[in-house]
Amino acid sequence: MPGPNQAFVTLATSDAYCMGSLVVGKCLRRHGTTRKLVVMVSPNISREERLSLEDVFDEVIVVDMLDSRDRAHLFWLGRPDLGVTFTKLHCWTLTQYTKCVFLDADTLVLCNVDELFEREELSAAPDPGWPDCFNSGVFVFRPSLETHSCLLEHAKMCGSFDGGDQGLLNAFFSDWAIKDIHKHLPFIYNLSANAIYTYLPAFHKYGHQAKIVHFLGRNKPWHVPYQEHPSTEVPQWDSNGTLEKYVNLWWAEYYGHTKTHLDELTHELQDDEPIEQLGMLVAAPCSSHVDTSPHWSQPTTTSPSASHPHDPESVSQAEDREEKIPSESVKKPTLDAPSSSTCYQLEDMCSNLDVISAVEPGDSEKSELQEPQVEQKQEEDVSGAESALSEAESDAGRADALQESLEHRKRWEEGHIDYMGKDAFENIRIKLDQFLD
Ligand SMILES: O=c1ccn([C@@H]2O[C@H](COP(=O)(O)OP(=O)(O)O[C@H]3O[C@H](CO)[C@@H](O)[C@H](O)[C@H]3O)[C@@H](O)[C@H]2O)c(=O)[nH]1
Ligand SMILES: [Mn+2]
Repeated sequence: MPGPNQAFVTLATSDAYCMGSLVVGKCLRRHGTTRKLVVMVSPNISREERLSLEDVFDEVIVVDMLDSRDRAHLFWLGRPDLGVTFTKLHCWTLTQYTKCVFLDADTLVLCNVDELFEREELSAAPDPGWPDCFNSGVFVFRPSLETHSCLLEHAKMCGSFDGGDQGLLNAFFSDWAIKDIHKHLPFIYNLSANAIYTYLPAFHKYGHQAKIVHFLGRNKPWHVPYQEHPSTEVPQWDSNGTLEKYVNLWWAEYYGHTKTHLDELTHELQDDEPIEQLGMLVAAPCSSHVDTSPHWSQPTTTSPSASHPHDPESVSQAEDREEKIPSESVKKPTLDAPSSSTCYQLEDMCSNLDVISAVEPGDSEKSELQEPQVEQKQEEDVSGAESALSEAESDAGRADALQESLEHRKRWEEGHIDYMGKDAFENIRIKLDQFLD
């Protein structure tokens, strides 16, 4: 029985991140892990947070705070606060365990993931921003004082290319990308929440298999107030309100809702059938504004957990348990996303599809030969086609046209070709002429 020598480990250096660690511990317990639970904390966390952690974790270990103080690299990461993630390196000192799985405090475990202990050091999932790097929010490692001092030495000599632990660990375990595929954890063990809108079709296909969700980035679930009644208006990229459901599950775990309720919320996320029909992805008209804000817009300032937890104001709020999360008083989160950029991608796709479907459908060999030529021309003219389309149609009409385009493409692919109507040679010739002009 390997359990007692193995542990899940997480970290919190502030009261706000303690909220996250607490949820990590609670979900691991709820899903029946047989491994020990360890949380490393820095000396500054409040007594109250510490006591709540002690209720859930087998060990609450106080460690020194390590900060890269590498403002320059952290600037490129856009997260000046993440120098303290060097504290994570102390997990290698936990030599009372032979093997551990580290989980960031901003992860949400959706089922039992004890099988991770079958992996070897250093196993991790690709980072969504640079997949030849691993994301250091979830990784399997073997505690060792020797590795720990080599890591510190490496940090001293070379620093970290992102100013945080992830840059350092990737430089240290530098053969991860190519050496051993078994050390590549499937993405479902570290599904970054932003994958929902950066690769929406893949999310629709595989998202329901997620085992660990990672709220990577500036916005954390504890910034988004809990909603007893999930909103009916969700941004288009968050189709089905999935991200909102993850956030609500996070809060339900935090509050320690009943097991039945938590199981229901979890199953709702895992049992969602993949959405196969492309048409459903563009069911709603695109929003017309260009959103340059982060993934989630800042929650309303009336919320006690509204600001960033590293803001002094917010940390003191998190420290003040009296003030924290009176759920009735909080306003709805505005999960306002870069929906417009997703829309533009879909729009591009739609207008391209329309062009591709305009190739003469005679025999299949012929269309296969012709498609690359049309695609090439289409690449050259795509911006012109887009503007022609947007000039010609009103916003509402354009949404209909996009929908119709997708349906047309689908019919085409299924072999239902309208030789006498839209796909008649004459119409195709007109389309081609438009592009050749
Ligand atoms: O003030 C802080 C900041 C971070 N942490 C801990 O460090 C982890 C990493 O920070 P996080 O805000 O979760 O970073 P990410 O947004 O996930 O950013 C990425 O970049 C970080 C810096 O390289 C890595 O630590 C992450 O694993 C990686 O996902 C947290 O989960 C906590 O466990 C704290 O305890 N206090
Ligand atoms: Mn994280």
